[in-house]
Amino acid sequence: MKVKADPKLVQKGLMLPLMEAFYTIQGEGYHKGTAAYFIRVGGCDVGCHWCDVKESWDAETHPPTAIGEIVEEAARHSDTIVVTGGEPLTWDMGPLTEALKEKGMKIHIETSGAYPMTGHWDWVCLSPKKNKLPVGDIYGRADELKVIVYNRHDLKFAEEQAARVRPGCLLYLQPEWSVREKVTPFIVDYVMAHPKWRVSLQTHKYLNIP
Ligand SMILES: C[S@@+](CC[C@H](N)C(=O)[O-])C[C@H]1O[C@@H](n2cnc3c(N)ncnc32)[C@H](O)[C@@H]1O
Ligand SMILES: Nc1nc2[nH]cc(C(=O)O)c2c(=O)[nH]1
Ligand code: SF4
Ligand SMILES: [Mg+2]
Repeated sequence: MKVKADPKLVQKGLMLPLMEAFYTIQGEGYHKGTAAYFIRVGGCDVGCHWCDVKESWDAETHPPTAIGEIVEEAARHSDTIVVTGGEPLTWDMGPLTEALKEKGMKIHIETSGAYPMTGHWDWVCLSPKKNKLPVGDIYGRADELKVIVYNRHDLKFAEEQAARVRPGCLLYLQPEWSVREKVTPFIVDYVMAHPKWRVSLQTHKYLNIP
């Protein structure tokens, strides 16, 4: 049954501005290479100049969608779900993640941490951004820290962010796609010199998949 769009339902996280949802291979970080269903929620005001999904930013351009509909479709594809965006923590992730949990799914999030953490997560990928730093206790809840490297200064930022996560949180440096040829060599050198870090590549882009 289609549920009528209502701003109050969006506020409560019962409907979400859904940009797209697709079954693919997780391209990045610890789970790269494994199949997962991605739910991309619209809305982000962090403003990374190199963001590869700027079309996600304006929530108004993405239809408010009932979480029941989102979950029903997800369940047809995979038992591993990646919630991304836009910035998913713009919205209350409680209802969506509860509904996914009821179906017994493993739920991962890709987030900048710029807004307080809501929802129940089996895996938290924190990708902090200088222009809107993570808030609250998300550093203590991240399973992986994934810092995007656009220039050398980002390595310093990466170390500052690594000092804030819990021991055991995996540490990744990921080349910003448009400058990958320039930055990958110095990321490689950096990881060899500082082996607590790992390299993460956007492998889906090399595989030509979503
Ligand atoms: C599009 S964001 C959406 C989730 C959330 N807003 C965030 O930034 O974590 C998903 C992931 O892609 C990364 N990303 C975005 N644009 C990128 C680019 N041009 N090159 C490399 N990684 C990028 C983000 O840092 C984040 O880890
Ligand atoms: N295949 C694939 N893996 C991804 N990992 C994180 C992504 C994201 O945009 O959040 C992403 C994405 O857009 N596609
Ligand atoms: S926080 Fe994420 S979605 Fe928002 S602009 Fe940055 S990379 Fe893009
Ligand atoms: Mg992506």
